[in-house]
Amino acid sequence: MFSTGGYLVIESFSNTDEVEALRKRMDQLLDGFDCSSSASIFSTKNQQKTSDDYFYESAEKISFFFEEKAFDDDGKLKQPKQLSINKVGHALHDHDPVFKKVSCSDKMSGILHSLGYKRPVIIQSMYIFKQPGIGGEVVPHQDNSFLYTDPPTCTGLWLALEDATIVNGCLWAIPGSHKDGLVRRFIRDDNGVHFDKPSPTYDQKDFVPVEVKAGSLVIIHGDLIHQSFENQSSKSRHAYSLHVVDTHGCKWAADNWIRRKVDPEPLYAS
Ligand SMILES: O=C(O)CCC(=O)C(=O)O
Ligand SMILES: [Fe+2]
Repeated sequence: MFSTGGYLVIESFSNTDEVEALRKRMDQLLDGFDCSSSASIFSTKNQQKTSDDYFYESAEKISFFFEEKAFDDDGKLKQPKQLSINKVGHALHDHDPVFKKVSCSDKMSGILHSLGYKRPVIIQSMYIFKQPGIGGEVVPHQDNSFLYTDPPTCTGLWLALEDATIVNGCLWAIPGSHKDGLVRRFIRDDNGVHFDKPSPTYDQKDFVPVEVKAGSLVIIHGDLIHQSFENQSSKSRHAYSLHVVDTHGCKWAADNWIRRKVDPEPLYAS
């Protein structure tokens, strides 16, 4: 259950056609992406690299972030761009019609309504590739650290676009960890971005794998400790991840990394 575990899997949330439509659309976006003009490596391990304008500006764009291990010693891509991108973000839901349709569907709103959202906005979207062989790890974290409101209201909606298994780097979570509250925040200031506290150390034994079929939606409480490992397999693990916050009864933190010039439209207001 969501309230006890801090996450919930909804199987067959998207049918095969919807999953294929998102994957195909991403193929097209990748085709149109000129590698040489923009490059930024994103990894949650080395936050230094994230503190550049490309990252900040991605809040209101469709931007491409490479896998750390995508480059050789000379800084050239080791494989085609299709197999080198870590993720695309953070406003696919705003700027691409295919992603927008799925993100702003009645189905999504229904879930947010049932979670008690009064005036929800999608604050970011990410297409995560978890590429075969080089798909980077995502270290243990809580989504409320990155997308803070007072009080915290972030929920992750993680849609599997391929089967996610232990072998290809599925999500792992500590069931019930959302009950222990938010441990730290990711702050943006004049010097860039940083965490306000070091990460606690987690016991890997406490994590359980969240293996799901393509089309499954994983609802992730904003305080849930979750992570994923490097994908050392030969199969990718594509997912489309949305993060939602409320804009009623809480206040968006001005020192979050996302500073939008234009306020996002709510999915509904009740
Ligand atoms: O897809 C992953 O491996 C991690 C995604 C994640 O942490 C999120 O969507 O909140
Ligand atoms: Fe997350």
